[in-house]
Amino acid sequence: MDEGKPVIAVTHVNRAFGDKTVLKDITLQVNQAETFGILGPSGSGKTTLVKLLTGIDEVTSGEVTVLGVRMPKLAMLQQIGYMAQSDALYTELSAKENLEFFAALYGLKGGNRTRRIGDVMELVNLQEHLRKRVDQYSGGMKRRLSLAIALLHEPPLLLLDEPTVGIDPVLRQSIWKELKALNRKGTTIVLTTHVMDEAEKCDRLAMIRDGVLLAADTPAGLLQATGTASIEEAFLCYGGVRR
Ligand SMILES: Nc1ncnc2c1ncn2[C@@H]1O[C@H](COP(=O)(O)OP(=O)(O)OP(=O)(O)O)[C@@H](O)[C@H]1O
Repeated sequence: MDEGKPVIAVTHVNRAFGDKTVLKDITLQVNQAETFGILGPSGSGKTTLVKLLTGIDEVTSGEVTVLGVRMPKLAMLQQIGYMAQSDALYTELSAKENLEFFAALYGLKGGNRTRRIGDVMELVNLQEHLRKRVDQYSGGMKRRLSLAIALLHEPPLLLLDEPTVGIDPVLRQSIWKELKALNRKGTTIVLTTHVMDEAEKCDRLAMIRDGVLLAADTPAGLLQATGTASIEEAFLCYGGVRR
C-alpha cells in the first residue's frame, strides 16, 4: 500500500437501525502501524463501528475503505484479523479443531499451518489446552482462543472488540507486549476498550458518545484538550459535556 495513505478511512458514516441512528456522521482515519483505541460508554456505537470496518455490516450512508478497498468486501477478510465481542467458536470441537478450521479458511497449509497454530497458542498461553474441547474452556480461555484465531493468518490489520475482557492482568500485559511488537512490524490495530490503562497504551484514541465522535487524538492531546490529568478524567469530561 502507498506510503502515507491511511489503512482505514471512515468518511461521513451514518448507520441507522430502523429510525434509530447509532452512528452519526463519523469521519476518522487510522494510519499504518498505529494502535487506535475506540472508547465510549456502553451502547455508544463502538461495536457497530468495528463491524463496519470488518465488512460484516454496511453503512447506511457514507463510506468505509480498508487498505484502499471500499467495504464491505468479502475478500478483505484475508487482510483482517477480527475478534468479536462474543466469541465465535465451535464449542463442541477442540481448540485445535477450531484453529484448523479457521486456518483452512485463511488458506494456511501444511507446516506453515502447524507452525502458526503453535505460535498463536503459545502467545495466548493455551498450548497445554490445545486438545481440550472448547465447552470445557473458561470465559477467559475462550477470549484468548478467539485472539489466537484473529492472529493466525498474520493479517496486516487487527480489529479487536474488547480483546482483554476476562483476561487476568499478567496475561493481559503479555498480550499487550505482543500487540506492540506486531505494531513495530507494521500491523495496524484497532480495538475497543473500557480499561483506562489500556486506552493509555494506544497511539490515538477516538472518544464516542451516543454515536457521535467527540474527539480523536493522542492520549496526551486529549489530556491537553480537556485540561485533565488522566484518560479516565478526559473520558468523563467528554462523557459529561455535550458539545
Ligand atoms: N442490529 C441492531 N439492531 C438494532 N439496534 C442495534 C443493532 N446493533 C446495535 N444496535 C444498537 O446500537 C447502539 C450501539 O450499540 P453497540 O453495540 O455498537 O454499542 P457499544 O458501544 O459497542 O456498547 P458496549 O460497550 O456495551 O459493547 C445500541 O443502542 C444498540 O442497541
